[in-house]
Amino acid sequence: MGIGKEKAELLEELIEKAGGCAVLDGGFATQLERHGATINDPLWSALCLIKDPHLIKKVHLEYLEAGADILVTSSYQATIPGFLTRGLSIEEAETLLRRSVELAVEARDNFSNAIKRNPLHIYNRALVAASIGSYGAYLADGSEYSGNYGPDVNLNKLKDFHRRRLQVLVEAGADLLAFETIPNKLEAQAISELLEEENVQISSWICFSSVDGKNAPSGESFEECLDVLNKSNKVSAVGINCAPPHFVLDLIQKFKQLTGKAIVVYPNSGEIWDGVAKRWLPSKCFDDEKFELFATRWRDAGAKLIGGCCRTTPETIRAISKVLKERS
Ligand SMILES: C[S+](C)CC[C@H](N)C(=O)O
Ligand SMILES: N[C@@H](CCS)C(=O)O
Ligand SMILES: [Zn+2]
Repeated sequence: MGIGKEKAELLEELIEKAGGCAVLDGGFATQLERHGATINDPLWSALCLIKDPHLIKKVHLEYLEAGADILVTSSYQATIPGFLTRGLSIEEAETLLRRSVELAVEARDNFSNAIKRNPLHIYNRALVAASIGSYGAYLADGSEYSGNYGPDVNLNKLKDFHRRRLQVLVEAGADLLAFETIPNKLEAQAISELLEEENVQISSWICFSSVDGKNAPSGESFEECLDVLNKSNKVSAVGINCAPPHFVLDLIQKFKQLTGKAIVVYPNSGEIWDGVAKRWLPSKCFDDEKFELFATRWRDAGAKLIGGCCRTTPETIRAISKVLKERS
């Protein structure tokens, strides 16, 4: 795809500028809900692209102010088929996907003039990572935490599912692609083949969820899952998102043995998603102080990108940013 070659270097440059470990944002949908958005819907956080794009930009700005070096866009559960079921046309669906990138780019660009910058924090010019949720996220049945896509889903079906959205998000000007909550090896393979087929020139990270702290949700080992990604020079970073924080340290150590790629971790708060009731169930939960403590351990263990996922907030990111970036 026709993208400037230099964009491929942006992620590496940011990590270096951030002193070896850059800060991601936190739970995007979570912060929308804290502002009163109702997202109990098959489109989940992507509903706001239709209903309240201003709120999306506000949340991005809040994460920038908290110290995020990377914004993850509102496109996790935004898909063309998903929008079509709401009566939108293909053109309208693609416009919304592009808008998800534009809103983050606008927030990033406006932030340079913002008055709320904290003088104690070091701010880098943030990158915009276009979120690409797994097929399970689109299914909206919680299968991003099981990897159980049923017998009808094969490699080509997953590639076809991801292809057009990926093209639109790249063309919209994202700095990188963030594949999130991938639950099985088949989808990891589909993504890495697609990045090759589409000759994507921007960096990508591919993150898996985990429900046992050892394997991908499908039960396949991370060794198998990473094996397929290690062969791709289109994949810059691999890691874990939306799994409980207490799994992360062991998984960083495991990933270090399985890959030479940069490691990215952004766990949720420890609560567990009930895909049927569509709500978070209380579980072993971690507060922002705990994230502050964990973040240094994750960095020392070798993570190059650290943030939060669902049920974490700008306060969580402020705590992580403070400990990883505050001037001494
Ligand atoms: C990361 S999960 C909490 C997103 C929502 C899920 N795909 C669903 O629609 O139920
Ligand atoms: N980035 C996503 C969550 C992934 S689990 C969102 O909050 O919309
Ligand atoms: Zn999440």
